[in-house]
Parts: sequence; C-alpha cells; structure tokens
Amino acid sequence: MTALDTPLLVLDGLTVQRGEIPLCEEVSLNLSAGSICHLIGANGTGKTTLLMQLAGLLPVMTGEVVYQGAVSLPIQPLYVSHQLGIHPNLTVAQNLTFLLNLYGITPSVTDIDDALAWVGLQGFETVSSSHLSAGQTRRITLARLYLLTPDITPLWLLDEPFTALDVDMVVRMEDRLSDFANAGGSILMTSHQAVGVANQVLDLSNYMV
Ligand SMILES: Nc1ncnc2c1ncn2[C@@H]1O[C@H](COP(=O)(O)OP(=O)(O)OP(=O)(O)O)[C@@H](O)[C@H]1O
Repeated sequence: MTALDTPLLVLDGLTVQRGEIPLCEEVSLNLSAGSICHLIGANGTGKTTLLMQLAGLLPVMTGEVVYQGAVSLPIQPLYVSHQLGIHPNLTVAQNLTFLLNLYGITPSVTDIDDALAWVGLQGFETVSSSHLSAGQTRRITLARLYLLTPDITPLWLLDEPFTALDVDMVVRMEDRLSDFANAGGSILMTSHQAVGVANQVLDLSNYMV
C-alpha cells in the first residue's frame, strides 16, 4: 500500500457519546482522498456529537480514530459548526480574518475580497456582522472554504453547511466541495437535504444503541 492509498481517516468501533451516555456504538468508516461522505440519521442520533468528537471538542472514550495513518486526536481538521461562531461586534472582514487565522492563514485584502465575493458578500467588508441575515451570517463562515486547500486542511468536518442558504449558494458550495475533493481533500458532512456531490454515506441510524 502506498502513502496515497492510506485512508485519511479511519474510524474503528467508535462509540458516539455525550458524557456518560452512548448514542451509537461500533461506528466504522474509511475516508480517503476524494471522499465526500454524507453523514445522515434522524434528529438526535448523534451526528453533531460525532463531528465534535473528531474535532477534539468531545472525548472519544471507546474505539479508535486513525488519522493519516497515526492514532491521534485531536486531528486538527477544519470544523465548521452549525453554531456559527461569528462575533457580532466584528465586521464581516474581521470575522473572516479571525476564522482564517485559526488555521495559520494571514489573508491579504485581496484574499478577503475574493472570498467574500465568492459567497456574494462583496461590499459587506466593513459592515457589522450583527447587521446580517441568517443566510448572510452563514456565508461568512463558509467564505473560508474558498481559501482552504487540502495542503492546509486535508479534512473538512461540516455540520449542516447548507442550512439557511439559497439554492444558488448551495450549488456554488457543492462545486467547491467537489473541487476540494478532486484536489485530494476529504469531507464528512451533515445535511438534512440531499448532497448531490456525496460519493459515500454514513447512516448513524444503523449504529444506535
Ligand atoms: N449540549 C448538550 N448537552 C447534553 N446533551 C446534548 C447536548 N446537545 C445534544 N445533546 C444530546 O445528544 C444527542 C445527540 O445530539 P446531536 O446534536 O449530536 O444529534 P444530531 O444527530 O446532530 O441531531 P440533529 O439532526 O437534530 O442536528 C441528543 O439526543 C441530545 O439529547
């Protein structure tokens, strides 16, 4: 097996767990370069919990997470929470800059302009984030995807990235997810709507306790 064949992320016998309460058991998954995996399951199954465990925000008590061939957590993926993490006292450009700084990127003015234009927020750079609609606020959090490549963050964990987006923006997002996967990235994402670009599905309903 070559390095390229090594799965980016392997979950083996993982328990999805909130505190002492197991939600799903024996969850297994192989994500390789180019995988876009749609994480599905009814409300409350544990989808967000699993993403938070992989992001290192909740502990993994049982099972193994192998990332890039090594047993290691936290794995420092890109994690886009459905709780947006946008500071209302910062401008749109300041919030995006902060989100990129988290991944070691110091964006130029052109980077910020291009990323905001990609999500349709051109002209909003100096607007207070508290003045935006729900969909516009979500677009700030997604604008960072425009600048993040597999070299920087090979794994994207996206929790309901399409919520509150209009149809055009969903299409643009799907194109970006495809481009990222074609460039060698992997994505594990939740969505209560169909994800046309997904090439894998993990249904947590099959693992409920
Ligand atoms: N902050 C919390 N504190 C304690 N328990 C929680 C918390 N958030 C969720 N839970 C519990 O964990 C379980 C899994 O929640 P989680 O958010 O992972 O589900 P989900 O599959 O993402 O649901 P949804 O589709 O509604 O977003 C829920 O049944 C809920 O009772």
